[in-house]
Amino acid sequence: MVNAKDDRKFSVLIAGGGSTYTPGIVLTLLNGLDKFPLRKLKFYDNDGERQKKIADATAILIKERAPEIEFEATTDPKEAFTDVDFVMAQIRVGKYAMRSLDEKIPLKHGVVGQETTGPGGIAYGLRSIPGVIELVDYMEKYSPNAWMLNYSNPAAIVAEATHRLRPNSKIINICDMPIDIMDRMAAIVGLKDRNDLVFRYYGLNHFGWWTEITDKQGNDLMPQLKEYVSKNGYWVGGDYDKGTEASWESTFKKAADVYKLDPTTLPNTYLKYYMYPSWVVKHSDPNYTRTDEVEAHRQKLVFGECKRIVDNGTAKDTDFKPDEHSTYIVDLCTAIAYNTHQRMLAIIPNEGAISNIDPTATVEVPCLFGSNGPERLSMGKAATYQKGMITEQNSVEKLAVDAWVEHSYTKLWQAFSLCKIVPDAGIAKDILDEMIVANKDFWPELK
Ligand SMILES: NC(=O)c1ccc[n+]([C@@H]2O[C@H](COP(=O)([O-])OP(=O)(O)OC[C@H]3O[C@@H](n4cnc5c(N)ncnc54)[C@H](O)[C@@H]3O)[C@@H](O)[C@H]2O)c1
Ligand SMILES: O=P(O)(O)OC[C@H]1O[C@H](O[C@H]2[C@H](O)[C@@H](O)[C@@H](O)O[C@@H]2CO)[C@H](O)[C@@H](O)[C@@H]1O
Ligand SMILES: [Mn+2]
Repeated sequence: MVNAKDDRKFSVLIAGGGSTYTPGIVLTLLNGLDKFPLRKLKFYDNDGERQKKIADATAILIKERAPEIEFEATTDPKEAFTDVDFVMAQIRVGKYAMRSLDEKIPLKHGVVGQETTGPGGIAYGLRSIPGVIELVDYMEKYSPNAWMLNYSNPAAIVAEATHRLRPNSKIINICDMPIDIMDRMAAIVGLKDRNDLVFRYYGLNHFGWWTEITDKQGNDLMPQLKEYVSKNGYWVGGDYDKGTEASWESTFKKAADVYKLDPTTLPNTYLKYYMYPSWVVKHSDPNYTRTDEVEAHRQKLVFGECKRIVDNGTAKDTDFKPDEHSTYIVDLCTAIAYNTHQRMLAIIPNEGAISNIDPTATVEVPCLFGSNGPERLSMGKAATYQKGMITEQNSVEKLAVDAWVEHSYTKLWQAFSLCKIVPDAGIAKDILDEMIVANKDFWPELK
């Protein structure tokens, strides 16, 4: 509960209001007004038509559940970013059309095609950098005291770029993959959820490892988790997974094979793309990738439910519900707003958190969150295996940002070629040359 003497109510802007995650965030906000009271909720998007479909349903939801909250959707940056306390950013520059090419172009060359990893993730990163920097600049122009919680991917490259290009900005880059996995870990050991776990974790975004996991009483849960994960990965099954899509089932199960590479830790699911790229390519369809699945599933469900709410004029029977994505971002706002020093993962400059990794690397580690933002916790030294992996991949992410800043073809070719997912500099160049054409409306002209 909010401290009785604190009568503040907050103004929140969702940048990327047309996102498929927006309804989940709205539900979490409306369900959590006792912990995080709102006076205003705004949406901002550069596609007003897409945003309107979600905004019209949200207007009904708010009228029925919290009519005291002022709600507005706009494509005008000044209107959107003025009088805001928190910006929740979740844009997809180039939208699903470009994600589809990020996935399909590499696969044509026998290389992993994926949203945030490999050549697809680097291509997405070069589109996202200007999009997120623009949001930061709007926020600082119109609401200089606001905090930005950024989900926009690829979070690793976006975080590297925002820390480098806007080093003093109040932006926190986050990811919901580790918390989704920790909810699974809690289910595996019979606890309620991730909040019942105490953990140590380090790495890069979509590229990390758990080294310690206990319950609140300090009992070591790693042996039980390792035993389970070695056989089942993070797949829980039963009611827990009744709505989980097939490709996510495959990803959660593949964690068993990733774990075997280092049985002293538990891996992030995304490491499968780096350690088993041939297996991933073999199990991919270059003509029907994850984007096609998302458009046929999540996007269809979300926009279909929004249309149903608007057609019926009520949301009283909606099946929209909060999810990992939304609970995390609202927990973060609450920690900052009320200086709770809650312990949460964030993607931040290393500065010694991992003592034997480049201090300027952008890492993902546990932090204490209060009104001054994240305070990084020391995770000690990376082991040799992790140090090698992290150093290489962080160099890829730095080269991607260098390429955008310097408009450098060579730096981008180096980023593609250095990436563990790409087997050969010649193949890297073939993929890069195709991606330059595909991204002509988004990337700077490379020289
Ligand atoms: N950090 C994480 O762990 C995590 C988890 C899930 C999703 N995401 C990211 O959240 C974002 C949204 O995902 P989604 O599947 O809902 O995407 P989506 O395509 O459904 O929605 C993205 C919205 O952003 C808008 N947009 C694009 N460029 C913009 C710009 N320059 N300015 C303003 N608005 C812009 C689009 O019009 C669209 O409405 C993606 O970047 C996705 O990768 C991150
Ligand atoms: O392929 P998508 O668009 O379904 O998912 C890509 C995203 O996957 C992760 O986010 C998961 C999240 O971990 C899980 O809890 C739940 O909310 O589903 C999300 C998306 O389906 C990853 O962390 C993101 O960075 C990816 O964009
Ligand atoms: Mn993520």
